[in-house]
Amino acid sequence: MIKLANLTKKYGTKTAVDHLNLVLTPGTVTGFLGPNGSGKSTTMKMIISLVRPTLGDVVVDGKSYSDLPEPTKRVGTLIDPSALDNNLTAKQHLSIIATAANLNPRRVDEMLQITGLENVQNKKVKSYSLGMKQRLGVATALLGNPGTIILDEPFNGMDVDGIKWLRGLFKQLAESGKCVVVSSHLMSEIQAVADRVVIIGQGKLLADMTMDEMNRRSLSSYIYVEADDLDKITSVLLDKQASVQPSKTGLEVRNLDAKEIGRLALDNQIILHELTKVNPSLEDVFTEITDGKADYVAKGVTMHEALD
Ligand SMILES: Nc1ncnc2c1ncn2[C@@H]1O[C@H](COP(=O)(O)OP(=O)(O)OP(=O)(O)O)[C@@H](O)[C@H]1O
Repeated sequence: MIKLANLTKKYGTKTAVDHLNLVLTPGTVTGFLGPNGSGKSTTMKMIISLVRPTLGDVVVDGKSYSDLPEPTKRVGTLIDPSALDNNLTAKQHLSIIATAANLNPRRVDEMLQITGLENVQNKKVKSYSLGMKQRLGVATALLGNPGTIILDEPFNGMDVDGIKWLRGLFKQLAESGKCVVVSSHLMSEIQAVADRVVIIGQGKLLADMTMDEMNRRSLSSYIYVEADDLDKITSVLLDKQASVQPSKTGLEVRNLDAKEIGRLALDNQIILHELTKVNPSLEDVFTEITDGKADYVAKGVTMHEALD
């Protein structure tokens, strides 16, 4: 089990991770989601003491990672596949780690088999595609048979078969009682595999819910209303026991259908500008939660303007 308490990292004036409190539990695949630059990698690096927190603590199985006697047997990580030594083969890479961590050498062959790298085990990493490097990263993470596996964007560069295989592997690992944490900036990569979704934006925790709760949110359709007098229509709708929430430049209305809302607007001489039924997808829910929380947003400049 991993506990993050008030975990904070500042780079100069930039706060990459901002007072994060989380408990990552065994037997669960946790999807760690957030837009680019939201602090996912920095958080993962702080868990394994690659980055020192400015404030707060990380506790791994009751200890700081750097105080664990055999860390590779506790936490396996895939953080940056480009950090692999290009001049080593997959077999050499895994064997070096197995020897250094005093692991049974049999694990090397088992991991090559599990990750589908058996046939290329004697080829140098420099000849590998990104997907093959990711597979070697996964093999490395699993080498010590750790209780916790942390993978930063493991789906990057994976083809469809690779993605399917990874999802199956994560499920199996969680079913065998392991704590699996997988980061991604795409909801679509996580939705088929995560039991729990943690969403961060600009280093702050924005949401922490089960995948079932996230799915329920996406199934909850509503009517989006824009009108000339939002205050007036809000009070009319509330009188009819509707649930009303401000959204963008209008309102999200639940418990009343579009026909009833239209009729109420007419009766109260309110002009409607929009009346739309919305069935949000999981991606929509993710976008709504992270709206305005991305560090890197295209400013609406067209490619044509940029090239002028
Ligand atoms: N070594 C560093 N020095 C200065 N700033 C950094 C450093 N590492 C990360 N940052 C900044 O901290 C913020 C969080 O970065 P981080 O890589 O943790 O985000 P991320 O969610 O993993 O992003 P991505 O999905 O793009 O990989 C970003 O604004 C990034 O520019």
